[in-house]
Amino acid sequence: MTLSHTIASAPGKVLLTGGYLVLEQQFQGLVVGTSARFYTIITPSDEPGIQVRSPQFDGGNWHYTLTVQPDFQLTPSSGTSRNPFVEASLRFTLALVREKVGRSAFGVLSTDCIITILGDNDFYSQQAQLEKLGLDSSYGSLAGLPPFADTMTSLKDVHKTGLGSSAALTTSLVAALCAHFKAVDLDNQKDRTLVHNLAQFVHCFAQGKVGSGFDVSAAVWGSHRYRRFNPQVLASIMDQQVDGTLLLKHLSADSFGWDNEVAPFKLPPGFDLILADIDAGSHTPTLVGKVLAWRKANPTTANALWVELGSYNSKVEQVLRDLTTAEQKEPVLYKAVIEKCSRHKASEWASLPETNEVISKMVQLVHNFGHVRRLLREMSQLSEVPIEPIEQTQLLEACLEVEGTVIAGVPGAGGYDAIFCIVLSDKAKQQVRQVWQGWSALSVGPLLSKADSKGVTLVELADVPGLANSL
Ligand SMILES: Nc1ncnc2c1ncn2[C@@H]1O[C@H](COP(=O)(O)OP(=O)(O)O)[C@@H](O)[C@H]1O
Ligand SMILES: C[C@@](O)(CCOP(=O)(O)OP(=O)(O)O)CC(=O)O
Repeated sequence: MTLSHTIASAPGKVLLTGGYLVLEQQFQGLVVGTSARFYTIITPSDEPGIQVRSPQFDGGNWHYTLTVQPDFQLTPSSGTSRNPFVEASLRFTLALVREKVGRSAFGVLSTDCIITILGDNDFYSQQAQLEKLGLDSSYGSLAGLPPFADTMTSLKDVHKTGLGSSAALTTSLVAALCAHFKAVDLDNQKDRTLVHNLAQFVHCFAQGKVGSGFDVSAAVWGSHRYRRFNPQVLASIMDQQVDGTLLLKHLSADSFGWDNEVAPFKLPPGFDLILADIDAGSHTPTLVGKVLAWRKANPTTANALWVELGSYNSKVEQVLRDLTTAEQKEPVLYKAVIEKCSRHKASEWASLPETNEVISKMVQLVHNFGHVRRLLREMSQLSEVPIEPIEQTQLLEACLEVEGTVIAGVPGAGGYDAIFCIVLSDKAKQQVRQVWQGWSALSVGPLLSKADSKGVTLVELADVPGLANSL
């Protein structure tokens, strides 16, 4: 018998602009999908129950029993640890599938299966692997690691790199289950929206709160400009006992109340995103809690700051869109400008002898992003939260000293966690990575990820190197 696998894959994310602001519906965030992705593989099995494996982790095994009659119930086997994201994905997706496809859904296809979850190496620190192999933490060493490497630790203790593992995992698992039981066609816009709404619900339920949801949105739609949904849309169904009927009613594409916005977005041609993980570990929820508490206590100052930052975030987005349009209209000029700018520091572009519309857009981009960073530092100082702490400022400035670096910043909530740079040439990429490698004030580890605008998809086993070997 040939085993037919169903495999869904969803990307990680980098929030370029909109940290904190994106929590409110009034503001938007610019989020870019990463080439690092999660994969969920469903394989039918002769063994009873649903066995879930995460082979990259110690203790990455969970087992569930599903009963459909008389009541629909998912029961985790006793004696094993719990995984809230896996459990909520299974419970609510299977309930919704049964409602949507009809009661026969699990008659035709048995729910006895093995589910394998794999996350690209970039989602987790590879320090232990590299040390074991006697390698440094350079880009080259990382690139030489086998795909889906064993992290040699547990999910509880692993150091995450901030690409959004739980959102990519939840989205790939929800989509794989929906596709396996023929409840959705991911090429159909309404079905994709259902997968989005369901993944948002599952993710919020598992994390115990309704967040902004930009990470799940990126896992489903890939890169875009994000405006959040009204949190009320989920509040009324955040209940362990919610049944399939209610879930389908609230989560289908036509259901009332979903007012989130997704506007397609891509970095302009020739712009390459590179990322580094900083091994200092700030805790995002703590940063967010403190910033929001300060905002509440100082509404007038905070509102003015939020509005100004929102307006500069929009300016950054608009210039990036203008540059994409310029490339379509005048590809030769555009290419020449990118080439020219890649040979100079961004701070020198304003005084280049040539003047044309593309150069002036590049200069505006540098100016506007510089202002975004100034406002984030102001937010840092006022709220006494290290959003772009001085150590990060120094590192970002050093990256901007490299010829061909356009933008350097802290993604998402900021902190000591991570930085991103956008560069115009391979040479700039290598030089920025050299800056990182030689940076002694912080431990800066490169990631392999690039920007990739593709959202959740179904894939074949043979399409992804390393997937078949990990089963
Ligand atoms: N490879 C994986 N397999 C199973 N569960 C995972 C995996 N990666 C992440 N998770 C789930 O996501 C949780 C981490 O979520 P969270 O702390 O919100 O991190 P992040 O910011 O990366 O989303 C883990 O505790 C686990 O429940
Ligand atoms: C502050 C925020 O707006 C952005 C946080 O973005 P990060 O990308 O830093 O998030 P984590 O994946 O939780 O580390 C909070 C939010 O929108 O949820």
